[in-house]
Amino acid sequence: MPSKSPDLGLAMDQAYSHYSTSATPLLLLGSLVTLAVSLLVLIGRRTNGRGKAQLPPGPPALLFLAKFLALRRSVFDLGPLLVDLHARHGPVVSVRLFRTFVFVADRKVAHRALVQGGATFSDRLPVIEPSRMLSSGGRMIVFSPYGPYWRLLRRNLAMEALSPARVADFAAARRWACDGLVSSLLREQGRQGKEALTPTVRPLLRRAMFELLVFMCFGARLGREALDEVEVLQHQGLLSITAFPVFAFFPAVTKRLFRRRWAAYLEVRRRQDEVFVPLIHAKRGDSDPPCYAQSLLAVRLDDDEGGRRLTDAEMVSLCSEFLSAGTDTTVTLLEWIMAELVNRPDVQAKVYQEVKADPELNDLQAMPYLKAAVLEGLRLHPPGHFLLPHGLQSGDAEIGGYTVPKGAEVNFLVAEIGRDETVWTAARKFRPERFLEGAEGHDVDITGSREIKMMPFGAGRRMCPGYSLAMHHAEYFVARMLRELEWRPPVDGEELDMAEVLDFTHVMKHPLRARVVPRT
Ligand code: HEM
Repeated sequence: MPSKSPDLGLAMDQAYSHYSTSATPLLLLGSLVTLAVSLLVLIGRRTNGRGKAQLPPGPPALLFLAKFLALRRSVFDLGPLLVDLHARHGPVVSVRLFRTFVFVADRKVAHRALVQGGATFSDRLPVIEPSRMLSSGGRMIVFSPYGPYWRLLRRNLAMEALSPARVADFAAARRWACDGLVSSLLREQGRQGKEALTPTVRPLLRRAMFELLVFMCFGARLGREALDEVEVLQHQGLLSITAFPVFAFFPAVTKRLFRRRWAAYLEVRRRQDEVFVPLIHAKRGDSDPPCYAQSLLAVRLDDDEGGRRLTDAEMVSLCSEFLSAGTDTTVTLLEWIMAELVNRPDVQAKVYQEVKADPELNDLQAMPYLKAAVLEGLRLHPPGHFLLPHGLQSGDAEIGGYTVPKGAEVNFLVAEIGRDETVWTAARKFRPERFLEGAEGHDVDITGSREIKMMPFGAGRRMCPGYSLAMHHAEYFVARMLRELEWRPPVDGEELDMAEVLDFTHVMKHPLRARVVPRT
């Protein structure tokens, strides 16, 4: 693992240990929330009593809240609880807390809502702390309401940083990133002795992907220490999203109750500004491909914002979004794929045969097994088990025959949809063959425009704009790791444990370790 920046690491550790050992603030907070929720539930019951439109079914709020508080995690970590609710109540369920939360577990309902429903479910709700502060008041694409700012910045990202032409411009950078990855895998293994395990693969994957994205973002290669620090900063920012959202409730009070935790978040932002602003404004060589920061410097906002340029704070947030969105997701996917390939040496051998036939990796499109392995990784192990919450801002709407009230938050069970036994044979098994010609998954529409069979990147207007870059990175990295190395389990004949756990994404609970053997 890259070492943490000492001061910041200490600050965060202190903040978290304070959080977990000091029961008083939590009890206080719990009481406040319970009181507020009880009132809201009472008010809500009366509204229903007057015969208003029918909400999706769901459990009593207090029961749900008790379980939620017991877990002390974010809504992202409610997978098992929700699977249980869907089994009881059907494909669309709702929970009424301080707002209505709706969860959809059915692919057809998801398609109607996200794709056929146009912009109805394309909004986000106002962003809460600390994401609000870390995103300069919600000025990242991901948090922006459906409107002109979101449209402009999303188009800029797609055209200026993620277009096929731009992705082609960065071929040399992908090569050096993978050269570095392969040598670090071999170096680490060498350090442990020939027959020993390699150290965990994830930090090495993350470093390679992160360095590549930093280069795509700022057009600069940072030194090791700077990369270490920025990587830690980014990860801490991300974890704040999935941590228990204490600052969502009475922020003026909770910022005081959890002041060390709040101070640690402020420190993350302060260091991001300090490090990113010079990188954004740095002079760049003519020979380097245009980077994302350069495109942000050229953006002019719409007339309703006075046609102004982006502020430094906005650009820092957008660069931070670019690095976070593209790193952890793709690294998580790669770790799962490589682990599955360790468990399935037959599939590994088939992908290797394709790669061997085109060692320069000129045409990844002509490698059906490689593409199938990546798609199967995305189906079975989507890095996010949910989408980012969609908000309903403009008015009530219909979903699966129920009414969703204005102000509700709607989400979709991505992992469950990809593992639906009515669509996929032996859905919980890693079988890339299902994506080959003539099989059930051949020609699957990963964007979900025609129909949804899996939705690792979402669907509709808020769908991940980075999906083609992510797929290309995944294919290229897998191809390179197999071209140079054979991947074997730590102990011959033993299967790896594929249990999941939530980090920011759903990662391997027991991080991948494997013996990598150079191909002769
Ligand atoms: C395997 C890799 C990736 C996965 C699984 C993934 C998945 C997702 C998902 C599920 C969403 C939410 C969609 C929704 O709310 O409906 C999303 C949003 C987003 N992703 Fe990705 N993503 C990946 C890689 C990337 C990359 C490489 C970038 C850019 C460098 C990126 C940029 C974004 C942005 C900016 C959004 C917000 C879109 C919006 O709100 O309009 N992602 N991604």
